[in-house]
Amino acid sequence: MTDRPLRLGTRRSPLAMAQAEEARDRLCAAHPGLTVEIVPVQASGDKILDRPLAEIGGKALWTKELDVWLLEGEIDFAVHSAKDVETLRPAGIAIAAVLPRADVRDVLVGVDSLAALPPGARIGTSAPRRAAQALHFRPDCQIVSFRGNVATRLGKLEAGEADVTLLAAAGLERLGQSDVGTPLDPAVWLPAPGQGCIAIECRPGDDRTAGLLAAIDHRASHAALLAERALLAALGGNCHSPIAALTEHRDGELVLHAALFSPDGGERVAATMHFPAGDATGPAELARLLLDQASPAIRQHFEGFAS
Ligand SMILES: NCc1[nH]cc(CCC(=O)O)c1CC(=O)O
Repeated sequence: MTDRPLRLGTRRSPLAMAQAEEARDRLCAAHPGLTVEIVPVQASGDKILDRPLAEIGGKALWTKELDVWLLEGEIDFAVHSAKDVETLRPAGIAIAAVLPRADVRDVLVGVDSLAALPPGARIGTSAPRRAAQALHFRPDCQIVSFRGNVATRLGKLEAGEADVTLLAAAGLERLGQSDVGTPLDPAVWLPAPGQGCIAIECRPGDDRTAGLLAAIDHRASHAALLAERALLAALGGNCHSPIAALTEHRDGELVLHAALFSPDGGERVAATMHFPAGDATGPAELARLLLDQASPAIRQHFEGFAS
């Protein structure tokens, strides 16, 4: 191994930096003597905060600067929240490792349960999945757009811009704020595909980096993430598509739960499928099962419904 430090690219937000540090620490523990340099970038998704992400270009805005740096060799690998990484990646970039998945749940901040909200309450979120899922349970409530990083959103809640907000337990935990909010049971409220996973991407031809990253790959988390991403790919969903999904590990198999919603939450279809890890046909069959049951109000948000 040469002594050249590895360059790790990351967004600059406090959560992204915490995730980058976790990746660096794991990598350095696995390879004593290795030096990893953290290279932060201000992502477009962090600059434009007055409009919903889905309107301004979607998840690509979280990765596009780092994608260019990675493709040009400016960095050796990039660390991302897996749920922010688009399903289709540029040629020349691939997920090389996934860190052990953190708490997958969403937490409710501001009230202990959706049922406890007063009629007409304001729910602060800009995620189509969280909005649709909340309206499914509480059609009387209103959605208030709530962009920005975790601290910004908690600040908006504090300032009274909404009565309640929804955040990922994983993000709060990584920011040292796991005491905030009430976790929602995934049996009732599913998280986003990939939530809680940290995905590490490199250039597939870069054997040195890929080899070093292989040592910190968490196989079960990686298999779950691939299953959830295969489901998204088969659905042809985008960031406007209210979709929730979660993989469980049971008896050596993967159990993939998924739900699709109409944007107003009025309609919901859900299904579960069991299959062996690494089997891409399981998620594709689940996608078909969901779309077969879906009404036009749901189906128009997915492109994967070919027949
Ligand atoms: N959408 C932003 C984002 N991307 C990843 C996380 C949390 C960490 C994770 O899900 O792994 C968050 C914050 C949130 O949804 O509360």
